[in-house]
Amino acid sequence: MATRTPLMAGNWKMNLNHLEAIAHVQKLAFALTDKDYTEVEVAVLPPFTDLRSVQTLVDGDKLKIKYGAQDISAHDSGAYTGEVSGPMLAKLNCAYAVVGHSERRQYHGENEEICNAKVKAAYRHGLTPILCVGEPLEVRKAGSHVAHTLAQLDGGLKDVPAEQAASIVIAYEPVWAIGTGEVATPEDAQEVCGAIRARLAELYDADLAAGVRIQYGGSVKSGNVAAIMAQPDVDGALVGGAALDADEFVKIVRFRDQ
Ligand SMILES: O=C[C@H](O)COP(=O)(O)O
Repeated sequence: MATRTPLMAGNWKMNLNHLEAIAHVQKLAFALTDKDYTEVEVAVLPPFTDLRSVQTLVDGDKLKIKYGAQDISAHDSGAYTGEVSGPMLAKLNCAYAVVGHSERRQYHGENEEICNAKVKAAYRHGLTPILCVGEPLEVRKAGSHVAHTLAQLDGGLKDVPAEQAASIVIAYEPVWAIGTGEVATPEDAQEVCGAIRARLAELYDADLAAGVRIQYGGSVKSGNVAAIMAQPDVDGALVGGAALDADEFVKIVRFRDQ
């Protein structure tokens, strides 16, 4: 069975300016030890305007914290006002690019085709996509949450070759649990994360599926992270609100101590 290093990623969303970002990453670096980094991969996903400051800090102090962007343009350059490209993110040594977060899907009309193009853009420039999938409340109530989520997975991975897909991170984020305080039960998370892994085995093969990290996201906190991480197909968390509090995020990283 493949060993999957858990990935705890803090998605700051539209919070923390570049000065606050520096203070926050310094706090994380001070609190996290080599042991934490060996057992868990830690990443922050700040707003674009913070990335240069985070890069300078991480490079200067040789921190093991990884960082990435919350979005990526499907295009590499050109007349796309407001967009930030893969080459720009790669130049900042970003490790990750979030693709298809439900807030992008909901507020910016990102559909499967766009998410698929963004996944490919990330791979073109050596970034690892964190592809977000998950159902809204009405879909959950109708009992179609697994089918809905797998359709998003299929769409995001369309024509992505196995050698690239092997490194992808999938974040299962039920929309009804994001920022609401309503966390999915560990069994809810496992049901869909297990189905995602099974679909990856169908789309590619069992070995590839066994190596892909699948995160859960949606109101993760230090008090609920251990139970969620105890599920066999959950390999980390994509943390929103609780990632803005450095002490709380460190506790989440140390989920084994909770
Ligand atoms: O990307 C993170 C998710 O949207 C979860 O956000 P949340 O932890 O504030 O519910």
